[in-house]
Amino acid sequence: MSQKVSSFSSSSASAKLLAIRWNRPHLSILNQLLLPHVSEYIDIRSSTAGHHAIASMQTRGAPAIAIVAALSLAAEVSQKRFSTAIEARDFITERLDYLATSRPTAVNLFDAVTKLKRLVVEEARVAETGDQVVAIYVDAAEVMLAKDVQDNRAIGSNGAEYIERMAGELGVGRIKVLTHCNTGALATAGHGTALGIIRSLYQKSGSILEHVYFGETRPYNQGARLTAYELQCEEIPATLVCDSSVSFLLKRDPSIVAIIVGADRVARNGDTANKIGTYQLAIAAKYHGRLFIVAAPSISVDMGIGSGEDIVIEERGQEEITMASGFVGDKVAQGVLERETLCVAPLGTRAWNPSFDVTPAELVSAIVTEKDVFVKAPGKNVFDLAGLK
Ligand SMILES: CSC[C@H]1O[C@H](OP(=O)(O)O)[C@H](O)[C@@H]1O
Repeated sequence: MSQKVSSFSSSSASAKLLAIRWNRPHLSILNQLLLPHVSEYIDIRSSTAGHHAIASMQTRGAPAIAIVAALSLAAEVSQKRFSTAIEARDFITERLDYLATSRPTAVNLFDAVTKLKRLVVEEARVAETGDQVVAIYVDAAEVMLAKDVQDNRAIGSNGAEYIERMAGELGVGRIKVLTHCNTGALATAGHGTALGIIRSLYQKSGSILEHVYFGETRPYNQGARLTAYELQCEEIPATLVCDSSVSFLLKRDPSIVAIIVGADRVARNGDTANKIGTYQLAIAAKYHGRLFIVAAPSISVDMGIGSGEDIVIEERGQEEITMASGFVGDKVAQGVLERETLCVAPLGTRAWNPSFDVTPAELVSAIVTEKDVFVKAPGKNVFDLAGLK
C-alpha cells in the first residue's frame, strides 16, 4: 500500500509513524527509503526479506533492526511445519545467525539473536513438537515489540526529568535542544529514545521545551527526512540545520542547553557508537559548555566491550555520498534513474562512508536508560555502568 504524504493531523500522528506493523503472523514495515514523500508498507514474510530490509535500510534504527529481524523470522516459521523440535531449533538458530549478518554496529540485534537462540535451544530440550518450539519463539519475538515501547517511554520520562533538573540548576525557564539522526518512532517500536525524551519533554504540561534543532544527518538524511517527518507529525516547533552548522548555531544561540542523541552500542566505560557526526557534536557541546546526553535502552550497553576502540563501525557504499540522495542507488542499479542526473560528485570520485563514529565517555554528560540516568563520578572520565545489567 503506497500513499502520497500530505499535511498531518496530530491525531493521526502515531498511525503515520508506525515503523513496524505486526498482526500475528503478518509483518509489514514502513519503507523509510521513500519517506517523507511516500508512505509505503512492505510485507516481510521471511528472514531473507527481513535481512534485506535491514541491510538496505528500508528499516533502520538500533531497536527497530532487532525487532524486525526477530519478527521476520516469526512470520516465516509461523508458516512452516517442522517434523521435530530439533528440526525447528536448527532452522531458527541458523536463520538468526544469518539475520545477525545484516548490519554490524547496533548491539540490539546481537543481543536479541543471542537471547532468542538460547531460548529456543532450551525449549527444544523439553518440547515434544516443532510447533511448541515455534510458539515459544514467536511469543518471545512479540515481547520485544511491546517491551521496546515501554522502555522508550521510561527513557523519555527519565530524560525529561533530568533535563528539567539541569535547567533548574542553570536557572533557565525555557530551553532549546538539538538532536542528530533519527531516534524516534521510526527507529524503534514507538515513541523513540533521544527523540522520545524530546517528545516526553514537550508533552509535559508547562513544558520548558521551546524549540528543537535537528541536523540533516548526511548522507542518508535521517534528520532531514525522518526526524523532520516525525516532528511535523507531532507539531513540535523545530528547525532543520546542516550538520556543518552546529558549532556556529551553538555560538549564536545560548538557549540550546543540550544535544541529545541515540546510541547503537555503548561500551562498558560509556564510550558510545552512534550515527556519523555524533562525535563532532560532542566536541562542539564540550567547547560551548552544553550538555551532551546519550539516550538508549540498557540492552544497548555492551558489557563485553571495554571501550569504544572495540566497537565495529559499519562502512557503507560510496554512492550514498556521491549521489544526490545516496539511498536511491538501488533505483540507478535498476535503470530507473540515470546515474548522471543524480551525481553530486564527478563519476569515479572516491568517498569514505562510515555509518557511525565513537564518542568518548569523557565528552558525554549523561547516559539515559529506561532504568536510570547515569553520570560520571566526580573527577572520572568514564562511566560505571555495572549497575545497569
Ligand atoms: C534509536 S536508533 C539508534 C541509532 O540508529 C541510527 O542509525 P541508522 O539510522 O543507521 O540505523 C542512529 O545511529 C541512531 O542514533
